[in-house]
Amino acid sequence: MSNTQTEPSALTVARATDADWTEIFAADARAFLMTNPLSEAEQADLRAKVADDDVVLVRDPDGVADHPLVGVSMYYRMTMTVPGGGPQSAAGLSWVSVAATHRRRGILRTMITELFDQWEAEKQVFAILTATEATIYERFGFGPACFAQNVAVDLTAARMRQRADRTPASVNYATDEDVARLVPDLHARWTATRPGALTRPTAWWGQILADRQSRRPAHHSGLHYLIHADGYASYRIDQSVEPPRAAIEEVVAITEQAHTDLWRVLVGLDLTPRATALIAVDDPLPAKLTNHRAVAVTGIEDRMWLRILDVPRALGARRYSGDLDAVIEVVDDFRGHGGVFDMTVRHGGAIVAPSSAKPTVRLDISVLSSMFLGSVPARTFAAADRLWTDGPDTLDALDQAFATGVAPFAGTFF
Ligand SMILES: CC(=O)SCCNC(=O)CCNC(=O)[C@H](O)C(C)(C)COP(=O)(O)OP(=O)(O)OC[C@H]1O[C@@H](n2cnc3c(N)ncnc32)[C@H](O)[C@@H]1OP(=O)(O)O
Repeated sequence: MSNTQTEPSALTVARATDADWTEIFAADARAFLMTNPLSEAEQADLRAKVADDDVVLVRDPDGVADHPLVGVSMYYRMTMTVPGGGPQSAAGLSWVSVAATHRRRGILRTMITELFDQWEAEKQVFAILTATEATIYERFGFGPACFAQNVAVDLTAARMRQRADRTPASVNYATDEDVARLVPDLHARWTATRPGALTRPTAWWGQILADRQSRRPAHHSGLHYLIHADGYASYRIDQSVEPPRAAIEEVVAITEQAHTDLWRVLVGLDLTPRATALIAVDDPLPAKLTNHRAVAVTGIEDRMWLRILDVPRALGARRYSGDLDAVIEVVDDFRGHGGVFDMTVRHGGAIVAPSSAKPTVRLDISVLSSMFLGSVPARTFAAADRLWTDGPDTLDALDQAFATGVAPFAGTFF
């Protein structure tokens, strides 16, 4: 994967070296419309998270400027929880940008092809990303696989229901030292409880805990942390509105009790009539309040996209909620790694192998990737004519098998 010539444009594709980073930061600042380029501390944060060999660069030898950098893509080596199956490695595509002078000439496709070559050589099973636009990545086999809901909580109306048989466990504000000591471990414990949850390596925590002024939204305070034995919450005070509101960044609860206890403190914040938060689509907060209308859903976002790179290994990695006997035809126009597979599920485990039998299910790899973590049921894609089955019984069995007890939630945007 050293310097190669791409035909017919003669653009060069290479991996990053130390000398490239000033240009990388300038190119990404332009592409992502940053008003301020990343500070030196933020540049160091990013470089701690990615190896130079995992950064693909495209240059134009024929530019007016000397070999201008016209394309950047990189990926993080991440870990994602699959339903019932624990953590799995995933290649986290990020910071993808093409110079405005060179768009729609196939540079994104060139960079993604280069990365797929690498991931397949490394025998990676999953690629993931967070997307700026919803219409770019399906052609490469990605499907939206984790959704989350934006909520506005009316703190003047929100009261937790009291349960006489429960004594609230203690929740405290934490010092910076407590946060550094306790929060990464609490987050790691939480990732085991949710499909789609992304583990944060040590290098990621440095940036999160630093809570640099330059990374805060305008007119927002630093993070306040609330700590519980089985979870934590963090929020800022958003002074861009009058009266100020609480912008809740995270409520990470390993147990239902921790969720209740943390939210009891959050809905009790005085002097701010409103809080905003991004929560899982099955978050039980409204049901825990005396007035469920205090929580208004203001939007649903796709937070993480998934791409299955190896169908048998991916399907074999998770647990299932019902028996299944299906012959699945997967279409993979981008990489040609689809095919027909026998899929048998018993006692929650799947055996998946190439097959020459007549398919009973047909779907695109992007649809299978969207279904994989349990966020979109098969019947939704069948209704949209994007999944075919040989009859309603197969569709029901597919739906039952892929269903998960809890909705997937990635928890980390990258
Ligand atoms: C994972 C992440 O990092 S998400 C961040 C993505 N980056 C950004 O949004 C930064 C600003 N935008 C850009 O830098 C560029 O416009 C990019 C990266 C989105 C696209 O780069 P380009 O080199 O222009 O894309 P390229 O020409 O390779 O197009 C590949 C395919 O995607 C399609 N495509 C490209 N951009 C878009 C778009 N914004 N919306 C819909 N389709 C798109 C093209 O039509 C093409 O389709 P085809 O090959 O099936 O005919």
